[in-house]
Amino acid sequence: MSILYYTLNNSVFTNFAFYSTAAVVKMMGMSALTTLKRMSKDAFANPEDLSLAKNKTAVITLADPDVERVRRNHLNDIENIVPFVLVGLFYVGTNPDRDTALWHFRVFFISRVLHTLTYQLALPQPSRFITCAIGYLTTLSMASRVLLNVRP
Ligand SMILES: N[C@@H](CCC(=O)N[C@@H](CS)C(=O)NCC(=O)O)C(=O)O
Repeated sequence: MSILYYTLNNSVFTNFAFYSTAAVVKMMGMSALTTLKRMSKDAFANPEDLSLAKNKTAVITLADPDVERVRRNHLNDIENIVPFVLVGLFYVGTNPDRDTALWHFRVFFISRVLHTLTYQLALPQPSRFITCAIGYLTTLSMASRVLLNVRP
C-alpha cells in the first residue's frame, strides 16, 4: 500500500470518500427518522422526554412497533456500513481498477438505500433480504481482494 492512494488525486479514493460519506449520512438519517417517529407517535423511551408528548397522558414505551422498526433498520446499517467503510479503506490501498472499485461503491450505497426502503415500507420478503445480501456480498468482495493482496 502507498500513502499516495489516499489523496484527492486518486479517483478511487475520492469515489470511496463520496460513497462512504453518503452511506454514513444515510445511516445518520435513521437517528432523525427515529426522533420523528417518536414525536409523531408520542413513543418516548425516557420519563423526561414525556414533556415533549402531545398527549399529556402518554407513558414511556420501549416497544412501539414503528419506532422499533426504524431502530432495527439503524442497527442493520451499523452492522453493514461500518464494515464497508473499514474494509473500503484497506481496499483503496490495494490500488484496484478504477471502474471496478466505483461499481463496488455504487452498488453498496444503492443496496443500503433500497434496504431502507424495503424495511420502512415493509415490502414483502425476499426484497429486504436481497438488498441486504447485495451490500453484504459487495463488502465481502472488497474484503477478499484485501486478504489476497495484503498477506502478512
Ligand atoms: N442482525 C441481522 C442479521 C441478518 C440480516 O442482516 N438480515 C437482513 C436481511 S433479512 C435484515 O434486514 N435483517 C433485519 C434486521 O437486521 O433488523 C438480523 O438480526 O436480522
